[in-house]
Amino acid sequence: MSSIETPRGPVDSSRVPRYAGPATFARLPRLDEVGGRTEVAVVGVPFDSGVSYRPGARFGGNAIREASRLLRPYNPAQDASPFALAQVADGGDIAVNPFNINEAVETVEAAADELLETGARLMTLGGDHTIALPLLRSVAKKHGPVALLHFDAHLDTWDTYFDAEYTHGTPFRRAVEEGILDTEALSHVGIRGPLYGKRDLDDDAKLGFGIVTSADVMRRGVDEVADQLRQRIGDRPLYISIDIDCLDPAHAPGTGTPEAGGMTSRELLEILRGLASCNLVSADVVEVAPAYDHAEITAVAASHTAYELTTIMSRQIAAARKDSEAK
Ligand SMILES: N=C(N)NCCCC(=O)O
Ligand SMILES: [Zn+2]
Ligand SMILES: [Zn+2]
Repeated sequence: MSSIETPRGPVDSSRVPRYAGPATFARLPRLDEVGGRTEVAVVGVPFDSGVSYRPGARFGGNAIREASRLLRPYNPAQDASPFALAQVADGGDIAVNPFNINEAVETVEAAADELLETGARLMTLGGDHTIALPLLRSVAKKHGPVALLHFDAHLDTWDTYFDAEYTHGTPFRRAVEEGILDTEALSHVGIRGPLYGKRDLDDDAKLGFGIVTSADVMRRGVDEVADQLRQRIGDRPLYISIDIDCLDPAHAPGTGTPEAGGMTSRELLEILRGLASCNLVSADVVEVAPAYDHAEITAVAASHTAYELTTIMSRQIAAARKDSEAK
């Protein structure tokens, strides 16, 4: 997008009630309303055939969109108006086959390829954690192996379930095996809860991951954790994958594999804000299962999480544009 074009922003909630009309993320225009080109594409991934426990994350994207109606255009925590700094648009949902996981994984990868090729960064909403693998494949095709910051109660580096390789508990082992992650810069944040055995941790460490547990976040505080993560990431292209179950079930009851003792939504948002200088190329917010939600607690947390992530992307897009204009 050239710098003279002004991004088309959200519907003005002082003129059209925010509860009126179909929900796009943050009431932003649809991709087709901005000529099919955008700098940040927000896309839903209605897929949950990879889950090991409660299903329902296929409905996560639309629940997040509904909860995002109350987002406002200025983000004081990052002193930025994300939708004025860059074009952000809602690209709708990727139509994935619920009956064939292998095909679904291919479809997500192809759809992500198409969007990334236009130069957009991707912010995906919903789905189970299986989808992180095809999204990472696509991002790695463009940027090479990327740094990964993974917020989750779970490691998701297990090998197989029922002999299946593509599940929501296995995407990051597959990604390391495929060489699409920069193994110098892999971190999990929010880890807690029972494992199958100590070996899970040994295997995870061998793959290259560092772990910040939810108790570490509580003891060390968000600023120190964000500093440490920033140092590990450096200026590498970064993918952030957020499993909403990184939050405590009190902050995110609407999810498929809840674990007690998690982070607060305030902690998650603050850590993300501490990463605003990182080169965030794409991100996902997964595992939002609205059937178990109450009062949109989970969907609201997820919508604010996606808002912080899109703010980071928009700020960087605007800064890069300014740099290139100065040259
Ligand atoms: N990715 C999520 N949410 N959960 C993985 C849990 C895998 C298990 O059932 O052990
Ligand atoms: Zn999880
Ligand atoms: Zn997960």
